[in-house]
Amino acid sequence: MEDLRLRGFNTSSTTSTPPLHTLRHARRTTLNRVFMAVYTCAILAHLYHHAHKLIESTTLASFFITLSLFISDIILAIIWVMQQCFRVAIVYRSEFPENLEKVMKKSDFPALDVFICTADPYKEPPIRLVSTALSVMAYDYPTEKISVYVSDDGGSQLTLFACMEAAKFASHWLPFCRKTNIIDRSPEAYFASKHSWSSDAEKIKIMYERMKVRVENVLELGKVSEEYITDESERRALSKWTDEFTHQDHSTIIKVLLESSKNKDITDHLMPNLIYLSREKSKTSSHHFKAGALNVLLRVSAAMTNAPIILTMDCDTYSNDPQTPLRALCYLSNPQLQSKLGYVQFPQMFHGINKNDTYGSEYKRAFQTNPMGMDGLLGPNYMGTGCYFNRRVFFGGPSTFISPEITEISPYNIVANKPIQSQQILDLAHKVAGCSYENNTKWGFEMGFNYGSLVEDFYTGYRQKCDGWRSIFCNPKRPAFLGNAPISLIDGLNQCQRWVIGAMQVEFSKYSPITFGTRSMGLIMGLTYTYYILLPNWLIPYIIYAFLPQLALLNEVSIFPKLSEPWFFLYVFLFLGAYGSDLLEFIVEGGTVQRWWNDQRMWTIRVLSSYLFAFLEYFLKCLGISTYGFSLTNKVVDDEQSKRYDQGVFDFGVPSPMFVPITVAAIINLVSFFMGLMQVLKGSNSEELFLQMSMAGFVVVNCMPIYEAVVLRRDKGRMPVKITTISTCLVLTLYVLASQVLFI
Ligand SMILES: O=c1ccn([C@@H]2O[C@H](COP(=O)(O)OP(=O)(O)O[C@H]3O[C@H](CO)[C@@H](O)[C@H](O)[C@H]3O)[C@@H](O)[C@H]2O)c(=O)[nH]1
Ligand SMILES: [Mn+2]
Repeated sequence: MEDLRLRGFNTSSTTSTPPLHTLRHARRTTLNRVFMAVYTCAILAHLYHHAHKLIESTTLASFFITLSLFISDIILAIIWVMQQCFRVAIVYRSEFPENLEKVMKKSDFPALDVFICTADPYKEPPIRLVSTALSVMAYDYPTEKISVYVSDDGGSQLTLFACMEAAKFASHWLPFCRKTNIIDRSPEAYFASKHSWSSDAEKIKIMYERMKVRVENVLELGKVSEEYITDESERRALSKWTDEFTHQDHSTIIKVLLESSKNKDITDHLMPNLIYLSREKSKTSSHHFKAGALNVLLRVSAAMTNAPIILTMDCDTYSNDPQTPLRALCYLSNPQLQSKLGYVQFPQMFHGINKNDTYGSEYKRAFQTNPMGMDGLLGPNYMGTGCYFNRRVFFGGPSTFISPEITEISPYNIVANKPIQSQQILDLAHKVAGCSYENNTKWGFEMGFNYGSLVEDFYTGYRQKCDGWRSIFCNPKRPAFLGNAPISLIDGLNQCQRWVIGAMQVEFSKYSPITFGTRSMGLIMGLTYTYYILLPNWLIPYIIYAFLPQLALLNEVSIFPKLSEPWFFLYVFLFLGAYGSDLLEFIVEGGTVQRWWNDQRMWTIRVLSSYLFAFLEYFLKCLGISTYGFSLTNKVVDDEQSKRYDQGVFDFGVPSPMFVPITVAAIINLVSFFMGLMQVLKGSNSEELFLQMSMAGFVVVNCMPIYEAVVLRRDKGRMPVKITTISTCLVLTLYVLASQVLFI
């Protein structure tokens, strides 16, 4: 079905039109496939060996040990197979935004609605939100076609104040960007980078600094005091924050801060629309976190501007390249793709990550390499930010349009040429932003962003693919968007825990990728999504490999093949093959060896902390003992913390139970490694225990920062004594249990 709202594009596909985009398959594809075949044979041989040993086992203990290893290796094998699905069809794309105007008139470019989400002015500094908003308002795109909607789930006047300041500053910033054609359109990024300042730049810098001080002062005060209010309309908007107002209980606030048909910048050019929105909240209705916020944005924007293209962003991810909408348009305007193209996703990338990425915050695989593999199939998953949608994708499959309950917010509705501040439009906007508006509608289930998972982004993109849409991964050389990554260990682990819980919610929903997904998207595509939702299953092999061989070593029991047996080499090949191919891919995609090393270490740490606790929390919730929340990732850090981060020193600081399992593993591996070493030096059992000792040794090398934090460090980020004590007690208990029950 041709999308009416996208009409106006050049739909003739004559060969003479210059290309808007091209595609190339990765050269390593054949090599990957050969390696896959070899590695599969090795896995099968290995599993055969296990099965054989299992049948031959004579005692209950050896049966149990072999069975545990067998199960672990089966799970690892399944994970490996799913990982290969990302490697069979890797593609690279290029866009040619410079050709766009040869294909269509600038005046025919579709309108663009930008959604920016924020939820707490103290965890997400409003000044950063300001920069994010300005970075898109200053896009190289017809300004009057851009509408920026800021959704404030924190319901805070401080955020509204920051947006008011942004609107005023924009009337200087936009002409400045146009005149100087700078690439950094986020003022924060622009003024932070080293530039030789012209007098114009100097002037605007002072203006920016002044605004920053005002926003920060207000934040410190906790309210907008008289001296910061400049006119009656501001006063009226801010007067909504009465004594009864709480962020969990308040009516809808919509404030149009800039209106493109009215407001001009200082050079008399039109401005984009800028709208502040805080949806109605009440303690008695569920708000569905970010997905709920996005659905309100979808409806309010439909009432006001109803642009056919929507960009979603988190408040901390600013646009780093003013050409991104043009790049997205290269795909979204392509008549061959158009009818089935749901969204164009740019990779999530971060600024402020330290040199060796201590906490693996880059998530290179999830945000960069895996999506390239998915792109060769049906397209990347939606990553929550930096994504351009075709509005139609939120209303059923490409050929099964689901009409919203009122036609005024249908993607096909042409907005009457009324000012967005007209009473009629504002009334409609308030109506669709209300708490109870969604009752008895399809919103969140068959329409809009999907509810039911803490990874609403992943889940929504997944459901859209099941409905028959495809997506495209647009990965230009210059990062298109840059966001904040957590820079303290506990923040990173909490974030990962939320993601894993979200994945489990998808796993156990009626749309599980294992069954529903593989059926609707095809096996390989279905398995890529299955890979993510099965992440918690890493727990079994990781726990077994982190403890079982080591406890056996402490009891001088050999559980792996001897040095002289051929099976020994199979083990070595499987280990080196998996790690080696992973390292190679990481390097090919621009990583460094140190970053890879930190990344693989963080994997293990996350499995033993975030995954474990996510798993526990999920089941406690099933039993009705606990409830989930969307714990926001902190975007503010204290100086000491950021100093430690810059030095690449691990930050344990807060006594979180998440640190216990990793500390237990660190201690057991260290002790067993030395015990094993002593055995080998004594010459007894050395052949049998060599592999176990090497395994413990590998973990020990990985755990260096933990030993340092436990023993050597005295700063605030050291391992809390409480955690060390609890962990040591657990190690002793485990040892006693193992030697009394398993290895007697
Ligand atoms: O009730 C809420 C909770 C969060 N948010 C916003 O959601 C965004 C993401 O929150 P953040 O704490 O930064 O989470 P991250 O884990 O860093 O975010 C990743 O994971 C989320 C899903 O868990 C996705 O929504 C994000 O786009 C993706 O970047 C932020 O802009 C928040 O303001 C809301 O608007 N309302
Ligand atoms: Mn974030």
